[in-house]
Amino acid sequence: MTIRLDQLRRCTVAVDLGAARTRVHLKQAGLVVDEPSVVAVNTYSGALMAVGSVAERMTGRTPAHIRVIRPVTGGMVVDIDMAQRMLRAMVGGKLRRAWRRRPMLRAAVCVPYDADPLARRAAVETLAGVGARRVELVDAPTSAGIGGGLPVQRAEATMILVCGATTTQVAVLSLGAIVSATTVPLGGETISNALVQHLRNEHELILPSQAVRPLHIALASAAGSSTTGAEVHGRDVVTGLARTVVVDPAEVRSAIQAPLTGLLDAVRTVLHRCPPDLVADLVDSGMTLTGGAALLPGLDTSMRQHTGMSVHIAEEPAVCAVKGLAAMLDGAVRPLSLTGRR
Ligand SMILES: Nc1ncnc2c1ncn2[C@@H]1O[C@H](COP(=O)(O)OP(=O)(O)OP(=O)(O)O)[C@@H](O)[C@H]1O
Repeated sequence: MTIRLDQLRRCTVAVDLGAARTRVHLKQAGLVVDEPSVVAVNTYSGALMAVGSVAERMTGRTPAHIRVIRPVTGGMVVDIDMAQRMLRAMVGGKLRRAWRRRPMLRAAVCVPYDADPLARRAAVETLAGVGARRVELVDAPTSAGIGGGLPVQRAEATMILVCGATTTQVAVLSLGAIVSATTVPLGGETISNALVQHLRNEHELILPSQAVRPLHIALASAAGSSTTGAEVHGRDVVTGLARTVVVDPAEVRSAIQAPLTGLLDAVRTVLHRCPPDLVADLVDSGMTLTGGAALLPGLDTSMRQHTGMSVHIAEEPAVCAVKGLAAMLDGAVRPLSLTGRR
């Protein structure tokens, strides 16, 4: 994917349409939307009932006539109509004002680096549906790298992990482009699902979808030396009654071993495909975690222990991708100059 900085500078809106959250940055206004990518609709009338955090709170609590929909998954818009309605409801008034100022509204959207033509088309159509006359696509590792303040333009390796809700992209960049990369269908949601499944299998406890937070905190204990257990409340599989279970941090760690191994395999695959000169650069610079799941307690420590590389978490990792797009819109990213000094 070639980034056209001159075209990006002419864009007014930057959008990161994620499986978990949607983020919109407007030129001169900043980040105007950072909401869950969720829509609630009335199945009888088809009317939109709620979007964002209000719709997310309805998950698992709806009567038969209300359906909660996630129009984006795996970095791809799977329901264009719902995604358009969600975006319109989230940015409606703000976007209309921007559109009035610039009738030729141009938007920049980040997509997975390996997005197929269908996924790209879906992203373009979604933005076209909310008024964009032209849409520029930027790959997520590059925009997250720029947003995380990494020197992706230099003639040296930068390793970045974009840890989303349903996918993780691992990439090594040099001279402003991806040299080696892979995507795995693992993310924050996968890890939460592994924990929910473990509780069900080993403790016969059904955990509410939003109750995995104490287990996340236990992961931090497992990475350190603390042995404090995590207390979780759920419903007994057999009796259906409410029950509390204390889970040992080591047990939590072992429950997420499979997704964690998948992430480590992805890092190894990318390093294997990378030219030796770039791998040598990474000895000093290590890797940087971006995306919301980078905040999973203990993920950085675990990566460090298993790869032997230094691991950093970017500042505000969840918004790195949209911040990177915003930097390109604002002209803060200079075109690559091979004669430029470091
Ligand atoms: N403090 C936190 N601790 C643990 N996990 C977190 C934290 N904050 C966010 N997450 C996880 O990060 C994920 C969301 O990250 P992000 O917003 O980058 O995803 P996305 O871009 O919407 O997803 P994708 O890239 O898969 O489309 C969720 O799975 C969420 O559980």
